[in-house]
Amino acid sequence: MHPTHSGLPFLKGHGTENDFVIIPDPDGALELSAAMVARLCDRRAGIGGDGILRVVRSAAHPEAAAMAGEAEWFMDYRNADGSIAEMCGNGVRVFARYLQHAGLVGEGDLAVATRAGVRRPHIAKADADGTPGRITVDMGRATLHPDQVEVTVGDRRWPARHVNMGNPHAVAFVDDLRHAGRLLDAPEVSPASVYPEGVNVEFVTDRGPRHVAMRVHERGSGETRSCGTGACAVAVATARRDGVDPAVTGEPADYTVDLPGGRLLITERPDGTVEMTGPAVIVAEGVVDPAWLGR
Ligand SMILES: N[C@@H](CCC[C@H](N)C(=O)O)C(=O)O
Repeated sequence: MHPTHSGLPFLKGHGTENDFVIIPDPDGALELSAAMVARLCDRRAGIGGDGILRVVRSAAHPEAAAMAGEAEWFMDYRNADGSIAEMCGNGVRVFARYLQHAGLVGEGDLAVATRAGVRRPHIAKADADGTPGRITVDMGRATLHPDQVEVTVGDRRWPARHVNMGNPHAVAFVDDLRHAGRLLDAPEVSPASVYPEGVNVEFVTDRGPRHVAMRVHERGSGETRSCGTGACAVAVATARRDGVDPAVTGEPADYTVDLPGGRLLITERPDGTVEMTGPAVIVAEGVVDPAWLGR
């Protein structure tokens, strides 16, 4: 990492309390090591966050240069432990909000390059009282795999659906979210060979018609207050469990997903793509002390 002598500028933001340290790095000049990501995300000794959103011009990043014609900005997402993930649903809304906050985009449609491909947020108009408009994102296609997966926590085990939203998920339906326990450790998912890159695990319970609640243990971050890709995976797995398939009916399926940190609205369209709507908030801006960075 080569911050300026005056420190490293950052912002802090969240989407349904899935919180991120945002690092503007338009020219892709920073070398952001896994160790530095983990230090920045440390809630006691660092800034604190479930992950990092590095904001880089697509043209300036080797993983995104091919998308530069479609999406000017690349979301370089890192989990709190420093690992790299393909996509972050709450993160992409917060990323869009940052671009708007920085005056780099306005309300309306935009495109963001991610490791899972281009994602398309739409920033709604602010309310009359100035509350920033919600952000709807075209999250691309959900892939439901036929694998038989099982999730175990302590002496409880559940069958789970393997869903890919650009990143991997195991969705388990439970009678009571408390049955997932404290989630201090990653739940066991078997067979492990289904997820060679690790997995995000969602626990889901019904709240009403097309309305569920979930908790999530995220790969690389632990239990978080929300996961956007997880909510999309949950909505699609719940629809199939309910016998609902928009590709068959030709009708979009809307699901409300409650998470500890807030509510996300998910629509699966007949073409198999998934849309997610939720809030995104910039909380603070600051500069990381260059002396701390150098230590
Ligand atoms: N919180 C995110 C997902 C972040 C990445 C995930 N932990 C992974 O490793 O795949 C979301 O809102 O989607």
